[in-house]
Amino acid sequence: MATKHEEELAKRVQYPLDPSSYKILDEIGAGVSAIVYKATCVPMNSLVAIKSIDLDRSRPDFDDVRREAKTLSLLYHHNILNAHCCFTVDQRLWVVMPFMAGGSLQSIISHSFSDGLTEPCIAVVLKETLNALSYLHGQGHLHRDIKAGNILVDSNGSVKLADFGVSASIYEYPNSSSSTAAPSLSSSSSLRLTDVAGTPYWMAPEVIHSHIGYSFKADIWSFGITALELAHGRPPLSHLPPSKSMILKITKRFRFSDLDKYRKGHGGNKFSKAFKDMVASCLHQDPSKRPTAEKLLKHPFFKYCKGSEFLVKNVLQGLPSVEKRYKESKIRSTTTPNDDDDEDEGDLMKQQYVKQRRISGWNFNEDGLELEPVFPSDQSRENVTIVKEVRFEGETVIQDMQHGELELNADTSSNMSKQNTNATSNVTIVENLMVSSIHGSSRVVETIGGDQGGGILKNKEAMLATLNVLKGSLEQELGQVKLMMNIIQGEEIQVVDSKECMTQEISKLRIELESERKKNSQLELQIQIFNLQSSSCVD
Ligand SMILES: Nc1ncnc2c1ncn2[C@@H]1O[C@H](COP(=O)(O)OP(=O)(O)OP(=O)(O)O)[C@@H](O)[C@H]1O
Repeated sequence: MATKHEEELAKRVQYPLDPSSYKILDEIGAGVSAIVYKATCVPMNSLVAIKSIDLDRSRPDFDDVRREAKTLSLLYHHNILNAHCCFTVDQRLWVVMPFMAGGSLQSIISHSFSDGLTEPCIAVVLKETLNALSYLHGQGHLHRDIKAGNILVDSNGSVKLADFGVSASIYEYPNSSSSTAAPSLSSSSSLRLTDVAGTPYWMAPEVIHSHIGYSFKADIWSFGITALELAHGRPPLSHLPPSKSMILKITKRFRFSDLDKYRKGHGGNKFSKAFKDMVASCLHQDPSKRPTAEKLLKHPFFKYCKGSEFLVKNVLQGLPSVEKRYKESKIRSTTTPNDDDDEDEGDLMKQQYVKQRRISGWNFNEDGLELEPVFPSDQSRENVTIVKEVRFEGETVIQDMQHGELELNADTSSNMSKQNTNATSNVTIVENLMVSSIHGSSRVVETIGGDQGGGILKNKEAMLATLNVLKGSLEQELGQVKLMMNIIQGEEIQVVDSKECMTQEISKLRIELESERKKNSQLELQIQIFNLQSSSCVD
């Protein structure tokens, strides 16, 4: 006998698989390689949203797209947005899905609630999202990209979780130790994924530090961050470039106690104890201490939760349509005044700005870890000064990349004995220095501040402390890599059948080890550079 789930799947209507059956009405959103349109499905006479993904520009993401389609075709829940169908149109993949007239919660808050939603509204959105998560985890899936940008709302106030581009099923990961067992929430501690996926500000520390493995509880962390995003209009640490916020979490410096400080700077104690407690439980550094989605649903914060009509009345009423909001955000981004005198740099900055504005859901450039998402209302970038160039002995050592991020020219930096800053009108006071620790990037990310003189001296101690924490963390990783290599090499004789597999593993670890070494020497180099800088300041 067919289960209810199978019946629901069988009831699905087949949408046409040719583009001529759809009439594009408007553009309603855009990501890095996708544009979302509002359209009509002519034969069905129904409104749809079409996500058109440029396959040329997103070839590395193609697996994600396939995974998203596969994941969605097997799931059925009223809080999950299923695609109607997908097919290719020239170089693009069209994903046809139900049109959710309110758009994403991110687009709603960035347009009309830049200081965040009220608690009763947050409770409705989060409860519906939790229903979806609880179902998803029960089916053995992680979403891995929970954030307001992926929570959509319809005109009747119904809330759905979308965007399964980076979601993962334990069945697809042979490495996960519970891949043969029936997935359940109680098995969450044994399921371990290791690839970095998601969007930085929402990522759990164990996802960022992915070699230790992560599980369903990573979604719970992101859920907690999403709660803060809905409450404040932006996620914590989003004033920092993504790479820096990652490092802060990796070094475990972002704790829930930081949240209180963060809150004090953002409107004081306006939240209930139940809300704070619920968020705190999601943001435990230790994943095993975070509640399951099922348990969270029973949290007192959701006890008196209102229904979807409450969202209609308090959030959707008076809200411009998703297409209008999108158009307005585009206009705002292209008309943002550019104060920079330098025309080329101005153009570049403007492009970056537009690029950021066009990014929905807080995407970032994985290669460079460069982009800092900006809400339309967030015009101020006061604490950021742009460094054009730092030269030493006629060679460019540091060159401006974009807002607050600098790149060290590796070839010349080793020759550097004394830095000579060509700071022009801009100021080059380094407050903090971070080395990106994912994907072996050798970039140096700096936050630069505003005063001209003794900043380096003043901040030297803090900077060295930060660098030492990072160095310690990298050394720890190096130790773990070495240990794993020893274990694998030691077991090689006993496990003859898996020899090839182990050889691959070892070469992977070697690459990782090499990259850690590079990062370590980069850090040491930076410590030296700044020691030199500070001593030259004293001189
Ligand atoms: N089914 C839908 N109905 C209505 N609006 C939608 C729908 N899907 C997406 N949108 C709108 O389009 C915007 C961009 O969506 P989309 O999720 O495709 O971007 P993206 O490139 O995938 O970004 P990310 O990868 O960060 O999620 C959303 O913020 C939302 O407002």
